[in-house]
Amino acid sequence: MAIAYMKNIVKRYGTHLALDHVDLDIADGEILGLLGPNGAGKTTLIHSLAGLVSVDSGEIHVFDKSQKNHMLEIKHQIGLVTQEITVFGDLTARENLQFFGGIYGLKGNKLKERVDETLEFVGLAEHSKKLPAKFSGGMQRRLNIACALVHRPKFLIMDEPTVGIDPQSRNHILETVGELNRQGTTILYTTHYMEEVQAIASRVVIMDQGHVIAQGTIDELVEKIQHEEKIKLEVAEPTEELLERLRKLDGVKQVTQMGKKIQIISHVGSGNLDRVLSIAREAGGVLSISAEKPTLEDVFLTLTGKQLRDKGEE
Ligand SMILES: Nc1ncnc2c1ncn2[C@@H]1O[C@H](COP(=O)(O)OP(=O)(O)OP(=O)(O)O)[C@@H](O)[C@H]1O
Repeated sequence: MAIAYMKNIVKRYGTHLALDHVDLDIADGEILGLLGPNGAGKTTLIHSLAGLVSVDSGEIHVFDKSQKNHMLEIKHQIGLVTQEITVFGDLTARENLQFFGGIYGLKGNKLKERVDETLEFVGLAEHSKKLPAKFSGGMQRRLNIACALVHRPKFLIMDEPTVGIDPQSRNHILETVGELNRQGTTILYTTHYMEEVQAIASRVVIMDQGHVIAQGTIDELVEKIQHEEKIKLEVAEPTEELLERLRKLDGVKQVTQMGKKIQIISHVGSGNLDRVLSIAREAGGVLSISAEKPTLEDVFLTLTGKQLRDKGEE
């Protein structure tokens, strides 16, 4: 059953089409990973779903209700972790949670209970009296997540919650997301980090230029590009003659070289591994050879023509 869906959503900023007839289903109980290069439209999609951005046309349903007619009711059961950290620097961690809990109508003992539980859950109980300005980046992120959780939403939307934090805090956040999901929370998780999607998402949606261009489990997505085989070869002397012989093999689509490493992409079933090996042996000095299955990174690159992470980006 879908906990939320978008149908034929169009969103323009002036003449720029940020969401171009997007259809999306989010199943109850899943962790859906949302991937896309910069500017693909992920944040616009997330903000539309959370009711922060009004769309030009199309339908959005959340918890079986039309967003148009039940906006407030829906917002009460959604948690949104924004890309920017949105906590008050001059309130303590506890006061921040009290404030956000209050917005959702929690008060008295119930509010106190939820604040205590949530601080414990994100590992900030010992720091509840401190100001976020004194926190590390990772702790600020955890507080940001706590603010979105204090009202116990059924559906949590997270917009790149691990950008710019240390690996330990990142692991903590991923564990928190997993635990929330085991407790029954549906999660829409946007990230630039392929390995995070691989670690936690039950399904993946890839966006580019305002379109959903592929969706499915990681295995299903990888299957889409199984028409390619990748062979990695390392030789002592990668001569132009060797590269030319590899390029001329039947079924070879691409040969690339970086230093001693050569990558050969062939059509699936071309059986080129043996041929590559014998050509490389004739040339002498084979250091290593391996055939690899495509990864989610390869799927992304094949479908969007872009690397997920720009060079130099963290
Ligand atoms: N308020 C706005 N006004 C004008 N253009 C906007 C606005 N918000 C987003 N855009 C444009 O819409 C497109 C989609 O932006 P969006 O932020 O949704 O992409 P994104 O996939 O979240 O990118 P990133 O990974 O960089 O956050 C981009 O070209 C962006 O410049």
